[in-house]
Amino acid sequence: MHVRHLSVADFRSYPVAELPLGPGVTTLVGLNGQGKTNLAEALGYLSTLSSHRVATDAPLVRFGAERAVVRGAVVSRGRETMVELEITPGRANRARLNRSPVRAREVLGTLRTVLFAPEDLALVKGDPGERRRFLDDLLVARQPRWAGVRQEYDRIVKQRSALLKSAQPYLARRARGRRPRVGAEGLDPQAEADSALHTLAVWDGQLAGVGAQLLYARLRLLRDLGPYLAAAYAEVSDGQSSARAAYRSSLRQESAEQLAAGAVPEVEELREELLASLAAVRDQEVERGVCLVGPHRDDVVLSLGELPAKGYASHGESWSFALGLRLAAFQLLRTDLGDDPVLVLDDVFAELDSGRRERLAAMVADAEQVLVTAAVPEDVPAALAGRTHRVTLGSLEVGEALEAAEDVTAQSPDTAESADGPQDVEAADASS
Ligand SMILES: Nc1ncnc2c1ncn2[C@@H]1O[C@H](COP(=O)(O)OP(=O)(O)OP(=O)(O)O)[C@@H](O)[C@H]1O
Repeated sequence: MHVRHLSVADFRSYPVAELPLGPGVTTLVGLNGQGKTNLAEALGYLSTLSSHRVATDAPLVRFGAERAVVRGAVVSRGRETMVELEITPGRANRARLNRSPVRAREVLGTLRTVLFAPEDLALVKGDPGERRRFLDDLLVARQPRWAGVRQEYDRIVKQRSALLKSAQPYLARRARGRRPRVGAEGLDPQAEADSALHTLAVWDGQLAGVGAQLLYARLRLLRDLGPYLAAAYAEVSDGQSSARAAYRSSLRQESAEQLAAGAVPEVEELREELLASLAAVRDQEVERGVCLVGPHRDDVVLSLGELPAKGYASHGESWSFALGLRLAAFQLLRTDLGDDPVLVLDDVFAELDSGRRERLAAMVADAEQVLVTAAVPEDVPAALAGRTHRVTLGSLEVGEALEAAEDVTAQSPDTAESADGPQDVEAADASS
């Protein structure tokens, strides 16, 4: 698939910007802080409904504006779909597909991207949450229905944690064999503790049910990803070491070898294990008032040769490992869907030595569409020569090689149509 045109309005530093795109490589060049990543981020947002840089929507909206609009014309298997998102901080996104309003989640799957950016170093060096998010985002890119399962699981964990916290004074004293204190509101402490335990059992069932599905999906995904990861890392690093990923859950640790052998347990088995683990940690959970077991506590253990990557790998190795994970995701989606996701390489070449740059360029040169951002054009390997657009202070100077793409834009009424979105191209100044 590829994006034929990207428009943004009041997104980050851009009052408006129109970016004609097409199959092949497009490079955005410009000095630091000019707005290159902002455009890469907009593309990623259209695909995942989230930013690779921030957890909330507020920074995405241009300072002083109320909402941002991002719109993309996506071509997949010869069919074009117009995807449009209106981002208003604190409110649910409004979405349109081919101009018809839809729920934002229905947009997922229309545009698939694999975005590699400096923030990805956290995949190797950061907290487990970074690696969980990597897996879950990839699950959703593979099959959008996992967005719903993930959301449901988060809701269950949140409610169960709130219950543990609120019932903690009653339950913890009872667990220690003492009589619960009379509540400040004069509530009967025994009745409160009984009721909390009853409700907790209901949440246990829900957590185990939905958690087992998520766990099963993650284990299968990691099993499928393993060979691509090993191959991608070997290629990027010129065979210096073998990269592997194993799943560490609060229930069990699946080694890369077990995963490769296809030993993913069935959902029902995982559900029963989760229920048993919840029962085993009940006293600890009650004591601490937090939810201690489930996929939200899990991690992916990355290793290079015999050593764990985290804490041992060099900066360059960590960087290459993160790149290997993204390239593996690209290959997995390509094979699964029979349609290339759009590959976004945001500011990545400056970090790689010349050998790794050239090998990366060779690996991605046949992708249907690649968007590259770079502060220094010379950092981009010659094998990725394509169209170049210059980005200056929140505005976009469309490169000369784009005449063909501009012709397509002129034929399409979609990109000119806008209620409150973008209208014009190049010369929008951030200060206007
Ligand atoms: N919500 C916002 N409103 C206005 N300006 C913003 C907003 N968010 C970010 N910016 C501005 O956007 C600019 C950063 O843009 P971006 O991250 O795309 O830069 P870049 O060209 O990729 O730079 P680098 O080469 O350093 O990575 C900064 O000047 C920042 O102040």
